[in-house]
Amino acid sequence: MKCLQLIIGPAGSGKSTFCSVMFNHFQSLRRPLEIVNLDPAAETFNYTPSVDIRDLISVDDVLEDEDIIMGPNGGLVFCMEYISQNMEWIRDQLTDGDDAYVIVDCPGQIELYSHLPIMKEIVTTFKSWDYNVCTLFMIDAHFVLEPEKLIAGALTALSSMVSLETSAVNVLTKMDQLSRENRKEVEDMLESDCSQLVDGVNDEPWNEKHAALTRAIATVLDDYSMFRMVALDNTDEESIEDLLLMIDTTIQYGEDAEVHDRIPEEVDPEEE
Ligand SMILES: Nc1nc2c(ncn2[C@@H]2O[C@H](COP(=O)(O)OP(=O)(O)OP(=O)(O)O)[C@@H](O)[C@H]2O)c(=O)[nH]1
Ligand SMILES: [Mg+2]
Repeated sequence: MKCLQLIIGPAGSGKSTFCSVMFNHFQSLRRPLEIVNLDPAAETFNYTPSVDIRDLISVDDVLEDEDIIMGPNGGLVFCMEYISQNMEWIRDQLTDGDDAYVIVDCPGQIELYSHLPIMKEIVTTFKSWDYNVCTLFMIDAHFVLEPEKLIAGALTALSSMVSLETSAVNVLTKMDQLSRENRKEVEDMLESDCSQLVDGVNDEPWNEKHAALTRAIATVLDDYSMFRMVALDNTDEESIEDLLLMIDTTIQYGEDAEVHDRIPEEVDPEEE
């Protein structure tokens, strides 16, 4: 079964860092992994990509082209449209075997996931090549230290999930940077129902309508159990392992293992 993690989220939320954490973790497990840098404006990252989209097109190429007059954001959208029409270029460089595991490091411009059809087209192409896709939405933990902000973050992530039509896990990044107190607050929030969280928030009389809306949204999130957010401390190996297990379960990694499981001479690295 081919698996694919699509790493999305706002600018600076920690997408490329997450990819390098996974790159190192997979190496230590001796699990094969291919990373695609899909960000045509990327400058540096700390992993070795199997496919680097900048070899096909970069935002700088577009900005330097005298026939195309665009600013940096338009330039990025232009690049992404070009990529969505040239997906075979990516496929040619992937092993694309039955047990391929691919992580795709995406750009951070939120419009790519909110209303433009481009990312959906890219996901649809991967699905048509039989990849099981799980979207990972990165959220900087610093921005969700209050319940309303956590709910707002969940809604942004949810809107991407709805528009991309894939399973999803939302990841709170940069947990290592929080104070012990803030860390505890975030962990407690993740253990509570959304409705519990917003109880008593903003109950000043002039905020009544706003509080009612927040409560209604919280109830919807609870009712549909769609609010799955995991805190990641990437300095803690156990935290990385737990998250990967959750992603693998979501993506259904290894569910077809018994089909082509264990040719006798093959040794599972974990059992060595
Ligand atoms: N301490 C700490 N720093 C982090 C973590 N994740 C990201 N950072 C830092 O946050 C900054 C942005 O991280 P990136 O991984 O480049 O974020 P990105 O989402 O790829 O950013 P764009 O590609 O520009 O959208 C960098 O300085 C990272 O070193 C984390 O878990 N812990
Ligand atoms: Mg990045």
